[in-house]
Amino acid sequence: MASDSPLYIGFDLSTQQLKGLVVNSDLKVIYVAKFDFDADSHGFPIKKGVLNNEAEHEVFAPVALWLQALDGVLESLRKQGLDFRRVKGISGAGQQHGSVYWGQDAEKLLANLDPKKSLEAQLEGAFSHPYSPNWQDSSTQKECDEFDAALGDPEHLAQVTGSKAHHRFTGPQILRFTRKHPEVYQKTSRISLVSSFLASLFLGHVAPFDISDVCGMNLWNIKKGVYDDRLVQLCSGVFEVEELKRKLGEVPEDGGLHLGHVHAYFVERFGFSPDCTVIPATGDNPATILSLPLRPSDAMVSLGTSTTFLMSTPSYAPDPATHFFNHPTTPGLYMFMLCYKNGGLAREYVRDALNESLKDTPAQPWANFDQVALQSPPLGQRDSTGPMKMGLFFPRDEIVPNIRKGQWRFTYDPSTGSLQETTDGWTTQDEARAIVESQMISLRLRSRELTQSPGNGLPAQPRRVYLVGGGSKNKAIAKIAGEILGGVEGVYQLDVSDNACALGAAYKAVWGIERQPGQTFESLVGQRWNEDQFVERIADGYQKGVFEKYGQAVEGFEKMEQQVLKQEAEKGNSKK
Ligand SMILES: Nc1ncnc2c1ncn2[C@@H]1O[C@H](COP(=O)(O)OP(=O)(O)O)[C@@H](O)[C@H]1O
Ligand SMILES: O=C(CO)[C@@H](O)[C@H](O)COP(=O)(O)O
Repeated sequence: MASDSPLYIGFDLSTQQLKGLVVNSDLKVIYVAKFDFDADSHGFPIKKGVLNNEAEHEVFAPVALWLQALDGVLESLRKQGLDFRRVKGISGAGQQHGSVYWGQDAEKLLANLDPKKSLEAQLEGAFSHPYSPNWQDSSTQKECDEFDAALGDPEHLAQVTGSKAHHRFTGPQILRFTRKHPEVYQKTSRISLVSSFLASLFLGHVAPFDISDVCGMNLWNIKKGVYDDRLVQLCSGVFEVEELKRKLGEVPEDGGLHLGHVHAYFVERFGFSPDCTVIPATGDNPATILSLPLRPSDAMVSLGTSTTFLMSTPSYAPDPATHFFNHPTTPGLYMFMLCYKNGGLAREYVRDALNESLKDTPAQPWANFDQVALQSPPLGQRDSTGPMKMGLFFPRDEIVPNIRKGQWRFTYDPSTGSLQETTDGWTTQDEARAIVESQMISLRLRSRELTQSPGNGLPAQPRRVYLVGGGSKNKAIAKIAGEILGGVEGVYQLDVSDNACALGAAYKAVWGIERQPGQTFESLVGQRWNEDQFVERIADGYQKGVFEKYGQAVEGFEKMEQQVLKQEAEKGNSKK
């Protein structure tokens, strides 16, 4: 490619880091830069990217941290030699649901950015509130009850907005904000999602919400394509509805819309071309499904801080147990999602306990975990008729199912259906395989209605399972995922799988700028996709016998969850 050919940047503002990834028009990755919040930031007492107020179940992140991170990532790209003049388009992905509260001076400060100063040095005064509620927050039970009741019940709320009320969803979070910080709410000029906050920085004015990410608020009527008045009324609390509508702003339908050119700040400070265009940034999960030409029969599992299970589908079949969002680029398609709080960090707890019990922390901290997980038989069964070990491992309150934090261990006998809560026979070593199995069985249980038989008498399962996110480089997890989820063509990893989300955002920018009139994202990416270079088959998917054994385990797992939920409700510990 010519040395002046166009380049595109995708940013990923996730829980634990900001990444910037540069691709060319052929979708090839040219540069990657990363700013790890815990390791690379200074001045913020954060842990794993966030702060906690345990007493109120609040989890939140300092917005100024993200400004510092953006300064850092752009500097890193400059040091790597990126010629910013070649960058024709920018898009991004933000951790979903988080909200940023802009103050009265926001537009003025954004418009007058001084290229001699860092973003952090000049934008701290732009916010009415210094923190953004994080998706791990669970402080909004009262507000969730009100949202679910507003349209009758959780089923109706899910039908209209794609999801029942969830603690982390932005509508319940804003309602709680109006109650906890009424004066600050009044002084708030605009509210952004993390995705639109990112786009706002590049534009130099507050950007609109993205058509997919807006579905993570419990405010947007997906079928009608408008805010639901009853929900916006509820969300505005004691304040004027129109005032909240002004703070939220309009939502353009086109995910490839040209929002405007980058602000002069970026031209002068980094050498961007003045015609570099900002394309709407979306949520990190919607961006992840844009990292490859995903077919409706494929499944993606994102093993990040959260575990998410993603599918692209033409059918809108909302249910209180799952999520539907507008597809980020393609009208008529939807994104199906399951989201677990206890993903990467929960696996890390088991990994650390195992290393401790073995009195061995290897240079590759996952080495023991992987070895033990692979040596352990499926479901800890000593022989094919022995009891199956299964458990729930939730160091944080969980979303799926909605339950307080805790650990529960069981044995299940599939021949009699008998289930026993017991730690007898369980060792720390059993937990490495058991936690991966627990996470994967839960995904299989909840996605089975969406999968179909691939033919030849095979059971319903995905065509391919794509693993992405930080945990996807773990081959032991990939092997167990294939045994449980199936995947008639196998389990695949993207070449840059722990950057899938930034990659999807970069592809969104390519599509936004280079698409022909009416050309869909799938058509553009499909034409330029290089299967041999971009994906690798890393594990077998469907394996006759073991898939069916895990099918029996799914039945036991469902029973186990119901029993734990019932016990917790009886103890008065139920979160809902
Ligand atoms: N080799 C590995 N095996 C298993 N998990 C890993 C491995 N490397 C990283 N991880 C997990 O990846 C997680 C971070 O994933 P990432 O997608 O980068 O995060 P984010 O949620 O911030 O987007 C960490 O919590 C870590 O547990
Ligand atoms: O809450 C959700 C999705 O509903 C999370 O998936 C967040 O979007 C953050 O994800 P990661 O930081 O794990 O990428």
